[in-house]
Amino acid sequence: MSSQLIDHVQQYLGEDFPIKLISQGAEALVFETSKHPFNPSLNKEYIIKYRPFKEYRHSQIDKTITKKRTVGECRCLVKLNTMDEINVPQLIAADPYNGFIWQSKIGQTLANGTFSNLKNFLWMNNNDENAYKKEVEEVLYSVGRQIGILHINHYVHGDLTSSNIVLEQDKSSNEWTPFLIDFGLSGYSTLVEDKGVDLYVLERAILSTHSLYAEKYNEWLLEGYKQSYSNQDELKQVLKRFEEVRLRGRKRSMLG
Ligand SMILES: Nc1ncnc2c1ncn2[C@@H]1O[C@H](COP(=O)(O)OP(=O)(O)OP(=O)(O)O)[C@@H](O)[C@H]1O
Repeated sequence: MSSQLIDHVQQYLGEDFPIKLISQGAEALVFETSKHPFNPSLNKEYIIKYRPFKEYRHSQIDKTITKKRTVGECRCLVKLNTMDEINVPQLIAADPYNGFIWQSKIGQTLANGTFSNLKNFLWMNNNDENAYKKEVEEVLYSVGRQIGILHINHYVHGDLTSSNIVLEQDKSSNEWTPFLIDFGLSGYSTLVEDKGVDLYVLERAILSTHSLYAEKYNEWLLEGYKQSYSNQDELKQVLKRFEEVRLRGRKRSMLG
């Protein structure tokens, strides 16, 4: 199935369009390419995200969902790119009717050879010697800040896992900057519930993949999140709801 989908993408783009599959997730196939869709003088590193037809969905419903998620992702990328201090990929082009979206490529290869998302970064430091070092604390703090700034602007991510946070290291200062990716389920929301759920999803993701140091990691994340808020009333409401979402989650897992 996957090779059929790759052939489909290759046909769509043209036989000599250079692409390399880098991920096949639940939703989409993601390719990297060094070719800009229209302007060869802008050739850099891009990713092409393709949401294929889902056999298990009614075809009309599938088209509607694919278009909605692709347009939604484009809208978020454009909007968030205009906001100070929010780091997201740049939208390059899109064909929502066919499920295609081009973005700038974010990230690099870590010292252990893996892709620089937060999950791999934490895995790389998953030992007593490294887990508590300043670099890890600073990364988690700045990730928390980044989520806080997103929420202050009333945007919620909708799928905030540690794979959807990508790190880039500045060559001279060695500082890591977090970028958020994968905005297919994101959108504008003023609801504390949506913000609390974002925080809960990330907390669970850290707990399930880095259980040994999760308590400290989540503490640093939350510290950065809190520091980003100047409106203390709003922060209190979000944190209260976060606690309620946690309790609901615990109850659910106790009942099975
Ligand atoms: N702009 C980007 N720059 C670099 N890598 C990216 C970018 N967008 C996506 N990727 C890579 O492709 C993977 C899958 O992308 P994305 O999460 O957007 O699709 P998805 O199908 O929703 O994935 P999943 O179902 O696994 O959540 C990411 O985890 C990341 O490794």
